[in-house]
Amino acid sequence: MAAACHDCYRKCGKSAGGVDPNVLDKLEKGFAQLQTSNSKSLLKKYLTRPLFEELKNKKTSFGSTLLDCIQSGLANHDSGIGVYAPDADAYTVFSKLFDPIIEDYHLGFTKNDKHPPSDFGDVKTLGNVDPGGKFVISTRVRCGRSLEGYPFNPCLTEAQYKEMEKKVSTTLTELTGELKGRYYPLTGMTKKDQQQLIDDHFLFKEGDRFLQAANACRFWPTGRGIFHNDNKTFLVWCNEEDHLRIISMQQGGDLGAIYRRLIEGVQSIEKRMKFSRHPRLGFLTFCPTNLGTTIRASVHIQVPKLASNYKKLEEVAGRYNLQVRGTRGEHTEAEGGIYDISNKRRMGLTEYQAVKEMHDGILEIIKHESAA
Ligand SMILES: Nc1ncnc2c1ncn2[C@@H]1O[C@H](COP(=O)(O)OP(=O)(O)OP(=O)(O)O)[C@@H](O)[C@H]1O
Ligand SMILES: NC(=[NH2+])NCCC[C@H](N)C(=O)O
Repeated sequence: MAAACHDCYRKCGKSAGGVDPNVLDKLEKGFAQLQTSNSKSLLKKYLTRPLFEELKNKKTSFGSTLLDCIQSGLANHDSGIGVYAPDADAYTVFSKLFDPIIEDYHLGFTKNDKHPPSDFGDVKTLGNVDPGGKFVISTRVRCGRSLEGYPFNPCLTEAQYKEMEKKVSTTLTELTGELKGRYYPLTGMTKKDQQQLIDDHFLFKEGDRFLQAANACRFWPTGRGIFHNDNKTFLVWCNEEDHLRIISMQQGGDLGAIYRRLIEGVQSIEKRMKFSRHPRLGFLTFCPTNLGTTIRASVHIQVPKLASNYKKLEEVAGRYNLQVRGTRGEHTEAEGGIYDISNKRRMGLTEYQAVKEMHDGILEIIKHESAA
């Protein structure tokens, strides 16, 4: 029997009952195209024909279908992953697709594993990854959070976006000390200011085709915005990919200081708002790559000798469970030889271990560069 639709989904047009024939048609066509493509996505790797048949008629309690989960990967064959969870229930209803993708991306977190409790660890043990200031340009640690009681982007109504932005901005303006700052809604921000914030690596980009195809940019720019302190070392994104992205960053390699600020920020916000946490998956996020700790700790780094052979740089980074991105983040190229290197996995380890993984790996990469 088809699950009944959640109230708000009727408002956003999702029907109760079986999967719509139009949706099934799109699924069939998109699946056939993906099969014959040379896509390297985890979606293509794990969505076999028998699994497709098993999942194509399922719906979550929010009315979301398999198409809602995979449409980004169907539209973008160059996706690395290709799936998003339109709502928290999708991780359960479509678990036969999400579980192997999670296991692959998070380097062995199996469907029988349980994400450990949150533990930020002993921050005193983390220092500067590049005390000589020769390699690391800047360091950033971010995490994602979802507000309890709200689904993810594709299922949010315009009214919910506005309500969430109000809650988030009001809460953030209560922060004090180093975290004290202001919320800047995207609505009304000049294009020049927006572009400057993007160019300076503080703000999310606009028009991400992976998110757009996932139906995650509806009502844009309503409900989206950025909070930051005066120094722009503590920032919170509202309603881009996740409800909240909490970020600590600064020039240089002082990971310890940056991580301490992140913890202080997260804990101050957690005192004031309730976030969705799953008993097995940890903190819940829209993309399965961001579950668990949700932590991505990165450096912007110049390692010209290693990077003269990009394949080699990726291979060395991979040895330490690190991922290499371009200067403007995911799906971008390196500019001026600056790479973004971060911990890849976020599940099956604590927050401290995720950050430590980046810390230790970067020390090794610097060793390789110095010896090259
Ligand atoms: N160490 C860093 N120093 C300065 N800027 C950084 C650093 N790491 C990431 N950034 C910037 O953060 C912005 C967002 O990057 P990106 O979208 O790749 O990652 P993210 O915010 O962690 O989220 P996601 O992994 O979901 O894409 C980009 O402008 C990127 O250049
Ligand atoms: N921001 C993210 N969630 N990144 C991970 C995946 C991004 C995109 N959907 C892909 O598959 O390539």
